[in-house]
Amino acid sequence: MSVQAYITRQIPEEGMSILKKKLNVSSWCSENVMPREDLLKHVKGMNGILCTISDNMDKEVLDAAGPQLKVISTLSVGTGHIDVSECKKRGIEVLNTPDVASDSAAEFTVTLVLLVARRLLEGMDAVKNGEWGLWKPMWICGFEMGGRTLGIHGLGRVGFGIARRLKPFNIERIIYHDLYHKEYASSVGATLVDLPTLLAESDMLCICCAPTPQTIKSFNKEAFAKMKEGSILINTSRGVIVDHNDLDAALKAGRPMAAGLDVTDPEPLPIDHPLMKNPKCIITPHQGTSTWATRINMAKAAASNLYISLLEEDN
Ligand SMILES: O=C(O)[C@H](O)CO
Repeated sequence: MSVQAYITRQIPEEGMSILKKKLNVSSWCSENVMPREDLLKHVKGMNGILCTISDNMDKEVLDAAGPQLKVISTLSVGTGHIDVSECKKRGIEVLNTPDVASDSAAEFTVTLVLLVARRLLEGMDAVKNGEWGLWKPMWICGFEMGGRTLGIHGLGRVGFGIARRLKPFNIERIIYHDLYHKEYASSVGATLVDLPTLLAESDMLCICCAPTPQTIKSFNKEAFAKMKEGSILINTSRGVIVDHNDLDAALKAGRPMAAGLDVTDPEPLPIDHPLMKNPKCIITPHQGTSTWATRINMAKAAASNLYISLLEEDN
């Protein structure tokens, strides 16, 4: 039997070549998201689909594909774009790429922490806008990591990677809040705390937990009011965890002092959203895992997941 797979995006060749070995593969030949009507048309009759986080793999797509669909492999850690419970009901396997992106995501989060703490964007803007005069002792002063408390919301692979990387910056204390992962805490000397303590005691608070009913919009007006004075908030997980209107108001009120977001809700954040103009907020376009090495490894992992799963099915 010829096993059919559809790839919804142009991905690195290292991934494609795995798929081309034994599968009958077709793909959307662009890096841009597929128009919905094309997605619905092209998945018809496929045994496997390789998708990305910007393809909404809902019931309509599963129906359009048909009952022979056995696997959805996503080139991502997150699976929020896939109707996983519907897939389960239909016996469709959902596979992601959890291990290969953690280092680049952690490294990027550390970059944002330093960038926000040292007010880099304000400095760069001042240079470009001609506001750079002769040196002034108290101009654009930020804060150093030494002696500070790092708070991690979600000490999984990415949270652990952040803690491990920032620890040598003479961090005084690492605290974390996580209902599931406890396995990494001892190797970075992190102390488990409840959410109110995490909010009240973190100087740099990094959100790297998964979006769940408990965490979605949990960073809201009430949470911001509990944050430590002078603290910064970084979100590289998923935008839905933070209420962006509340964050804009909280930044204007001074608590947190500044924020760095690599993820927003929605993505992209509308250009006229007040956070876009808030000088206390740095927003990057979901580029936490965007390195060549990680992208190639993600493509290889997603392709192998699809390939192995479909060939097992076929034998
Ligand atoms: O889920 C993921 O893998 C990231 O958000 C995109 O790389």
